[in-house]
Amino acid sequence: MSALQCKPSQLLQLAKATIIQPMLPHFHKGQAGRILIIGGSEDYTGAPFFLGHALMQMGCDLTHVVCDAVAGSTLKTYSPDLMIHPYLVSSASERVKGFKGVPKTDSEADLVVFLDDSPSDVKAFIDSHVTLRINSVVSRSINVTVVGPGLGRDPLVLYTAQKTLALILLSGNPVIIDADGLYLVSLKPSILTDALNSEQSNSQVVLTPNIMEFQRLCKAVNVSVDLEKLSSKDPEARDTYTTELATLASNRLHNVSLLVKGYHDIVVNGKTSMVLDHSKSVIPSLRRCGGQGDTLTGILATAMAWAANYQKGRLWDIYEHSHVVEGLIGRKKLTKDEGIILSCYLATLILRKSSSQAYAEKKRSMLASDVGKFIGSSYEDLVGE
Ligand SMILES: NC(=O)C1=CN([C@@H]2O[C@H](COP(=O)(O)OP(=O)(O)OC[C@H]3O[C@@H](n4cnc5c(N)ncnc54)[C@H](O)[C@@H]3O)[C@@H](O)[C@H]2O)[C@@H](O)CC1
Ligand SMILES: Nc1ncnc2c1ncn2[C@@H]1O[C@H](COP(=O)(O)OP(=O)(O)OP(=O)(O)O)[C@@H](O)[C@H]1O
Repeated sequence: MSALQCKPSQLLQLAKATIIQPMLPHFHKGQAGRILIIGGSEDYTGAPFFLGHALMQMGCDLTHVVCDAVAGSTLKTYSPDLMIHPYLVSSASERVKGFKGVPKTDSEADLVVFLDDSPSDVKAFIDSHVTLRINSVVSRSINVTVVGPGLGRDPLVLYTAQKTLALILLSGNPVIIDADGLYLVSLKPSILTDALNSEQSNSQVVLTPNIMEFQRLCKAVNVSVDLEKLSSKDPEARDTYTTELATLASNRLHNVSLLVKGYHDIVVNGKTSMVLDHSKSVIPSLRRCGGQGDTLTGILATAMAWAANYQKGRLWDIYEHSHVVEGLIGRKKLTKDEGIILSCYLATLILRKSSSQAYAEKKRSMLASDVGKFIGSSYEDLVGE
């Protein structure tokens, strides 16, 4: 039996007995998560902040943010809890004035050409002044990387993200791709497929598209979308159709996992899928303010860091509750894919509960920053200490 066949109440029990990392007296800083965010630009500083704060509030120990120089100074004033590395250089920077061949328009075709075949002076500059600095952060025992929130769509930044993503995928560590990271993958899906086809890579990749990003992604991998069916008012019909599309898209992207956000979030992983309907346990929030997706990605990143530690089995006795696990799935240990699906289940449940609690207090004035404040209490209500 697979974790996918468990009832919702059993899934929480399964998560507690497996991927939820205990807090033990002998642990040292970093063991509950060392997460890297690549995102934050002149235009968007909220996204990496919501994400970074959410993952720390979920229990991660250390968060590094690699962002644009301008975003860096702003982010440092928001929060001393995040480690900010303002290494990304955009084409607006004085440092790259005079570089030829950097697209100056929003044309996606020009951007793809630039990503495929960047001029040699651009390549040399990024390699020696930017990628090298980012690699020094990547090499600090990072256990999950999130690429995209607030990254923006500047050609030099996307080129740098492309190079960094390829490196991280080869390292075998879990990666979440969100927001502008999804835009990058939609422009050039081979970024993912090339790296994941390589024998060196066994990275677990989760894409977290909102409905617009999902449509863009489907188009990029030649999955045709019937918009009427995708936005059907009948939840069951919509869930079935979204699952069908997401499965096709996942298959064309080397079976990466997709967490498609919407009225019900849907997780798909190769051939398996699950509709994450929390409506029976959580009163839904009716607020759709920006930043809730970033908050969800943060919670998910920490859950995935713990799931990766669970798979390695070195930090705590992962078989302590194996009788519970065996009773639920007939085996003592989850597979890697089950760990990812369970992480998505847990993250969406905690996000929905946090939004619900924030909404109960603030109603129409609820903001993403209010949601973040309820992550701790939601976690405690659902999981315990
Ligand atoms: N405070 C901040 O700094 C925030 C920054 N954000 C960043 O803003 C950038 C652009 O993100 P967008 O989501 O706007 O970009 P998209 O280009 O994906 O969205 C394009 C359009 O789709 C609309 N849209 C989004 N979700 C939709 C839905 N569920 N149904 C119907 N229409 C929908 C948006 O309102 C927008 O007009 C990203 O870097 C993102 O991370 C967002 O994360 C929100 C918060
Ligand atoms: N119609 C809906 N009903 C209930 N919850 C929803 C609905 N649409 C989205 N959500 C939830 O809100 C959260 C944010 O989803 P959204 O689609 O706004 O993501 P996003 O655009 O990536 O967010 P962000 O503004 O952070 O970039 C997710 O947890 C999602 O499940």
